[in-house]
Amino acid sequence: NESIVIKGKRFLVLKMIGQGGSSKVYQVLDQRNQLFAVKYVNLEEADAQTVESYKNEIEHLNRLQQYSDQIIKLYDYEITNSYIYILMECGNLDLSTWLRNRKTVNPLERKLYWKNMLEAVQTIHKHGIVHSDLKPANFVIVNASLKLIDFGIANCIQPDVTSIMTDSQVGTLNYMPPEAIKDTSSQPGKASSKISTKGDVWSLGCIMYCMTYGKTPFQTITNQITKLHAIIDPTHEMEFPDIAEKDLLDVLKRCLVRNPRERISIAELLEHSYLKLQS
Ligand SMILES: Cn1cc(Nc2nc(NC3CCCCC3)c3c(C#N)c[nH]c3n2)cn1
Repeated sequence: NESIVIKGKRFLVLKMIGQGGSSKVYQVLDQRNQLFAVKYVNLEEADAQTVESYKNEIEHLNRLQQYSDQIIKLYDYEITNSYIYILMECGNLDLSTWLRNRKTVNPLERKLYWKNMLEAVQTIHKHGIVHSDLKPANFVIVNASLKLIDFGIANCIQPDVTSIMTDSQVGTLNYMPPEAIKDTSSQPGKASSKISTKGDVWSLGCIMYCMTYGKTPFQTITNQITKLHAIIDPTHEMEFPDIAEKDLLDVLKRCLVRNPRERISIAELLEHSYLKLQS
């Protein structure tokens, strides 16, 4: 097995967890047999904007460490002209893989994960970051809680081909808010005026919908254009089959409101009766 040296510390590579264009995530062991995740980014083909976006992501990840346990722990990083190594806490599994493998979700587990997701996203919003591309693959399970692994600032990661990803989470439209689709003011890659923290609420609502009904609201529509029209079409009624947890049903209905101004906020979601832990 090969080894990686970061800031003079040697790590043994156990396996590759995932890979994207020019980045890879490995599971590694340090000399004391502690498990870590290392994100490797090859900068040889990267343009200046990409390099800048990765540096920006690392700076934010580093700065937000102290504010929430629901942000993945960053231990060290090494940036050179040809590569970046980011040493982080390793999760047991990402939420996308976990959701696909789990047929039913335990209601208490779902409630705890929801609280973790809200806290993580509230933290980045408090520091002026809107993710705008939240999906299950952005969260990993560490022991019993969920942690956010990226802020949507740098390019994203494609899980390893061996983990057969059917609806590969990269570039999926299933979590996209209507205002991002309707937004005419934005050029590709530019932050648009329409994207607000409420866009992340819609995406979180889609994740919770999936944890409740086993699929995202528009997953059955396979034609991508038809899907986009359904997301923005107010006459396309989303289905909310009846469930025992009426509070959860209310959360889903309030997150999946097409008008971002009428959509519930993260602060209101954290006060919602669904999170009162009596049940
Ligand atoms: C499947 N699986 C995932 C883990 N754990 C894990 N995956 C991480 N990224 C994965 C890369 C591929 C897509 C899914 C996320 C990171 C990480 C970053 N970035 C920082 N810590 C991590 N821990 C164990 N199995």
